[in-house]
Amino acid sequence: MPNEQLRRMDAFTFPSYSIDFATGEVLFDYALTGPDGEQRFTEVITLPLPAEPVPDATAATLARVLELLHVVAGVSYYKAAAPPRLVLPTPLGAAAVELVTAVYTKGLAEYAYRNQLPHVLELRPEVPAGSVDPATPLDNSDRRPLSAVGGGKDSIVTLEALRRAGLDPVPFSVNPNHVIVSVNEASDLVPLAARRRLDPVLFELNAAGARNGHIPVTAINSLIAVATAVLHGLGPVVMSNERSASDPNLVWNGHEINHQWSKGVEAEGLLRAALAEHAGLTEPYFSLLRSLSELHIARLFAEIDRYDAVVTSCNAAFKLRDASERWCRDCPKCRFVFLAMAPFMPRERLTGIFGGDLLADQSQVPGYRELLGVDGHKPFECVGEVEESVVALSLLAQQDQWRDAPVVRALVAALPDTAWSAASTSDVFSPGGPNFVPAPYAKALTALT
Ligand SMILES: CC(=O)N[C@H]1[C@@H](OP(=O)(O)OP(=O)(O)OC[C@H]2O[C@@H](n3ccc(=O)[nH]c3=O)[C@H](O)[C@@H]2O)O[C@H](CO)[C@@H](O)[C@@H]1O[C@H](C)C(=O)N[C@@H](C)C(=O)N[C@@H](CCC(=O)O)C(=O)O
Ligand SMILES: Nc1ncnc2c1ncn2[C@@H]1O[C@H](COP(=O)(O)OP(=O)(O)OP(=O)(O)O)[C@@H](O)[C@H]1O
Repeated sequence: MPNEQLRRMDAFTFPSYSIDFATGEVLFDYALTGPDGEQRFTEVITLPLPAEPVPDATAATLARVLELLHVVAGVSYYKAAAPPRLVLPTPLGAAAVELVTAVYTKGLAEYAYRNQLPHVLELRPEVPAGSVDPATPLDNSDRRPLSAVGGGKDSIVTLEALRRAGLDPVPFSVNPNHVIVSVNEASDLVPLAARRRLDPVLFELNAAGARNGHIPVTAINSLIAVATAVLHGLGPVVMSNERSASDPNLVWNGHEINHQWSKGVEAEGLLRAALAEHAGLTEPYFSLLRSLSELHIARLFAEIDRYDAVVTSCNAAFKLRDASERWCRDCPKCRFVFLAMAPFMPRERLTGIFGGDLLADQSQVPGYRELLGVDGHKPFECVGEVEESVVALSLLAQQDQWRDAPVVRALVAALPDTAWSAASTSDVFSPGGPNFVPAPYAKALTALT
């Protein structure tokens, strides 16, 4: 469909969804509609099937989770046109509507900002009239947790914390690539995996210049994880979303723009409330690392060495096409993670993990100046706060192994005195902020140190 027609679309709808219990295949249909016709999409998600037949009660709870996932996963296709109307398929309760509204506005905020589409930030779903049958309550909180694995340091810290605390986690990933497969192998735990196939039509539209941009992928992966946990009779989904994920990159038209919105604590609370209301799940989902800074997580990661040969946090390794093998060593996330780990491990170990020494490479200085708040705003990437970078740098400046590294010297010279005094009173190693960690999990992190 030509771009001019896409831009005249006036509604995004959700025609149908289905699940096949013989294959685990879930089909989600979407449509953009407008004066020139309709553009249909189908996304396919394949859930891992349990060995035993699925009981009716489990199928009923799963159906409720999938109703939420159907609507949330629509963001990928909505964004090809950004029509003014978002027409939901069925009545939903207040908590579910709040989640959906936030996913399409706050979750697409970076997309709206970059494409200059302020109406997206004000989008309100049209909810069909009618009531929703109350969900049957399901408390699986004492079952084995499903631990989401993204291949990076954060989910490794969570997996090891749960394991060492005796909570017997099941690793879980969506579309595990070679990095995630290697991390799972290094863990020696038996993982579960779901497959997700975006409609190839989306890529054709993108290639032809359709509207495009960032989407709240963690909200989608999280609901796929919850669906898998329900299907397998497992306990809570445990995420590894850190404190700083809740902080915006910038404010535009009075709205916070946060690249990591669906990793933030607001999204976590909305998802939990929607799952409780719509699917009856009392303890479905939380982030174990919510109170911790990225720097604190990096310090915990340094205590674990069994994943050194495989851990990869660089997003370039997770692209659907033309992915890098491991760390690209030239993006904000590589720069930040290198800086965050450096104070806590020998230089040789760190350069072994990354395949190079970023702090020895002068060409990295401009990128580090952004992370340290000397130039520009926080990059649209999963990186920690400016304060965390400054604290990491101040620790490096005190260490023999790092203080003379060319990048460390250049950055120490570039930072104003005020930044150093802020770093000296920083609370980056004090857990804080709101979290949803249930009591039986609260001590798991201490098992690591
Ligand atoms: C790997 C990555 O960072 N991708 C972002 C990149 O997309 P790119 O075109 O370079 O590669 P692909 O990921 O292969 O995407 C191809 C197109 O498909 C669209 N798409 C992808 C997944 C999906 O679920 N829905 C989609 O529509 C995508 O938009 C591309 O057009 O740039 C894109 C535009 O900014 C980003 O949207 C891609 O981000 C991925 C969805 C992704 O998985 N990113 C995570 C690594 C990521 O950024 N995580 C954030 C958390 C964000 C959140 O709120 O959940 C983080 O860790 O900070
Ligand atoms: N493919 C995936 N399948 C399931 N969960 C995922 C996937 N990718 C990321 N996640 C989860 O989403 C959350 C955010 O991902 P993120 O990439 O920030 O974490 P990470 O890979 O563990 O660590 P790092 O921040 O070092 O990259 C984490 O809880 C992670 O486990």
